[in-house]
Amino acid sequence: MSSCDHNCSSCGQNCGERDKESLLAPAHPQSNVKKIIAVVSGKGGVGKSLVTTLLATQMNKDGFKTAILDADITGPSIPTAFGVTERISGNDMGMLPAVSKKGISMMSVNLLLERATDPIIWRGVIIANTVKQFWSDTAWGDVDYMFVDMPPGTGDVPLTVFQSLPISGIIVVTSPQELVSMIVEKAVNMADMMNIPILALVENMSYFECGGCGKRHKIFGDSHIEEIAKKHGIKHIFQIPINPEIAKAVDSGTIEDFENDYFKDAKTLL
Ligand SMILES: Nc1ncnc2c1ncn2[C@@H]1O[C@H](COP(=O)(O)OP(=O)(O)OP(=O)(O)O)[C@@H](O)[C@H]1O
Repeated sequence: MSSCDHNCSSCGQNCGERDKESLLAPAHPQSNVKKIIAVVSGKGGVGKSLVTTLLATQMNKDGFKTAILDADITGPSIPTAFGVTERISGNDMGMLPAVSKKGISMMSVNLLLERATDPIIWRGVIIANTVKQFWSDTAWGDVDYMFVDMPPGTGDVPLTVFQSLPISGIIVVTSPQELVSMIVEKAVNMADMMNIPILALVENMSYFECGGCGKRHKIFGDSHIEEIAKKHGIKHIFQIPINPEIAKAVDSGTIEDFENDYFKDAKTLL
């Protein structure tokens, strides 16, 4: 182990040097992932998966090797958004991620199921172990940015995932309605407790822009994103409108082709 730098988070060797206290799962020996960014929300259905796909698509377009680990085991929607239906292949060395049309690597429980409609009725500990396996047993190769679509909420499963993966930053997704509640603050506080920096706050379904007159309508009320960001010292905010074209692109598996500039500045802050 002459070249050991004692950084167990990025090393796949299960040697005696491994930090016994660490809950981090080892990386696969054929993985070299530079940055892992977790996409979280205080509750389900606010557009966490959508934000994950749009961020990954933007970074891939900007020339970075990009991957998505779909840790939302009970509601996996990443492969559908990219139109990826191939089953994951594997051998004694582990699993190989599926790859989207434009080159984004991905791992999702839906790519292992016989039928994508099969429900996942698993207890939390099994779900958390599955995510660990997606990290440790997948030969991810060289990746600049891996986005993790986290399980929704702030319970046991997201906590275990946070402790198992060497996550370097968090993006919190919310909706205008949610911002008035304490739910988003729970996600922010959880990140603080984990000592992982919050890179940005994303307000999804921020407004609807009328195609006819161009006027912006705040369907879910006024935004409070700036106040919340200020309160928690979060420097970057993004806003995504309600756009029926988004839903159409997700449903038809063509999110990579969806033209938008919502995250055009992401590369400067991730
Ligand atoms: N800004 C938007 N405009 C139009 N449709 C949207 C928008 N954001 C999300 N949707 C649609 O809303 C649905 C829910 O979004 P998504 O799956 O990203 O939420 P989620 O927070 O990941 O949910 P869960 O936590 O349950 O997995 C999807 O069908 C998605 O296409």
